[in-house]
Amino acid sequence: MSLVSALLWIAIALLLLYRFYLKNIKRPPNYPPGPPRLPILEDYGILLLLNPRHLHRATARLANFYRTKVLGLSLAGTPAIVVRDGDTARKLLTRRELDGRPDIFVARMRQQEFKLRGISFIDGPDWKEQRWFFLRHLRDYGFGRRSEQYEQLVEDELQKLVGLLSSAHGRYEYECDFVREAGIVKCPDVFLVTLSNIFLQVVIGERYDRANAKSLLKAGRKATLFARNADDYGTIFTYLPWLRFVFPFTIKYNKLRSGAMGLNHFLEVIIDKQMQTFDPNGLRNFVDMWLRESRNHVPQNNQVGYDNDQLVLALADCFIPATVGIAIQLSMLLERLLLNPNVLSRMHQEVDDAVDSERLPTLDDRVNLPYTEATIREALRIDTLIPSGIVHRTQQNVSFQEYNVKENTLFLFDLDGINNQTEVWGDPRTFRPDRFLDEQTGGLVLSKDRSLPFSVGKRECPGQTHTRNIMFLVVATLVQRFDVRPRESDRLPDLSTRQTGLLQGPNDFWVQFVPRRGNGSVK
Ligand code: HEM
Repeated sequence: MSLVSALLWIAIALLLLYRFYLKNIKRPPNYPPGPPRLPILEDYGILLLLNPRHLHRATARLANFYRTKVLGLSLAGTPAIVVRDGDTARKLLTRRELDGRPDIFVARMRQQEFKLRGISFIDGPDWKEQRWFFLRHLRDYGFGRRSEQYEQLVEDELQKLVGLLSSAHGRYEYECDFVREAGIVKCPDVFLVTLSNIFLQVVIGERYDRANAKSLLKAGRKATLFARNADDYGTIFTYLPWLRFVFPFTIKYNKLRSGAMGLNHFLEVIIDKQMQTFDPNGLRNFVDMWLRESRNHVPQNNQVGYDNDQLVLALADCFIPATVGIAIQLSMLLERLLLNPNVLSRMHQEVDDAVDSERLPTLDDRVNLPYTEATIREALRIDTLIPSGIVHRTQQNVSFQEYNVKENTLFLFDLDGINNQTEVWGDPRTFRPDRFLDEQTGGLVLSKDRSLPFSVGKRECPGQTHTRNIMFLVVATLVQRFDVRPRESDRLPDLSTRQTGLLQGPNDFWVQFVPRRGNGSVK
């Protein structure tokens, strides 16, 4: 080879190296530290390589490696920043510029024709209007506030749950899937019917009786399928949508679609039933409010508006966390109680002392049950249900700390990392409800709870109060009536087998509820 051609090859190689440096290693000015980018998927590929079961833990490893609480990534061409520090997250989450959501494929996948609908994944004026409408009118029917009438209906559902757990076996065929003899039940399935009924009461003013509740179990399982197969970074289909046609990715894609379409179908059926009996002069429930609005509303160009697709997807945005979300959170709490029987004993004692055993606990008992309340707070902290929250998007250029970030950058808040920061909690991995109690009086000290299970800011979870109320009622009821044990054939729960999809949680597991002092035999 002549000298000239050798030099030419060297020049080409250097150019290619320089191009690789610019594209994969060089970081934009004032961008947070982070890893170089792999071809195609870039840092999403690195996350998959590091920890495919828990992407938030993969980012934690990277952040520790780069010794930073603000990690800069690039996800297949989109800049993304992960915040792992509570104070920084609080400041950023309350900035309007960060209230946007990216247009991600996994959000579109939830709709038959891939339209972007609902509340959680839209932004701008549509999001404000839809979120306001939902919150305002769900509250009218008891959601997230004190309402004697609603609490009575919730109690009724809890009586049914106590009856189911006390029975020797499922009374109806579908119940036999998750109830075995002697109070042995499968989590999270066992909570799905109760929680669906509690939510549907607000939405359609109706509940399903035990004999006819099979469709609730089915809808809850479809929602679980979706929640377990999505992920906090939008799934691989957000970056390479065509992969859905390539085996074996088709399997995951089909599960996601089947979960989403199955849930939508259930919601469409209940909405249809409401439509048939709708009377604009006699509004009965939330769906009626919506139907009236949809008739009065004149749709503008490109506006999300008040059509049927929007109702179905926005309801799905609420139904998934209100049923599967709370069911999984309760299941993780049960696992913690199995591992910490001393906590359960203290709750037993507290409930026995404070609540008359002739009746179920109510929200009025809350002030007298600080340890129970602290245990629920500890469960929400240590087992952060949505470990990375829902991804935010900058709606304009943003500066914070020493960083300058461009419009359309993704922001992920590592809520799990924040809720388990050693500097804040001291012993974050220990399940210790006492951390929220006053050492002298034993009372609950809210200012000690610096966790962020529901995020903060304008995007803060609108279901927070509902969740806290319902979790309190379910947990206090179960504790009053039952002892909780692993099945005789099972070992104690192994928390390392948990998985993170959209939500973090255990695989299905069985647990035994043993009635206490005959308390379990209700109706
Ligand atoms: C254990 C229960 C729950 C937990 C841990 C939880 C947590 C969260 C978190 C972390 C977010 C993301 C906030 C952000 O983007 O910064 C969120 C959003 C949301 N949650 Fe919840 N949630 C729960 C229950 C509920 C319930 C019962 C509802 C029923 C209405 C609900 C409805 C929503 C909606 C609609 C959003 C999107 C809000 C928006 O984008 O404006 N959640 N939730």
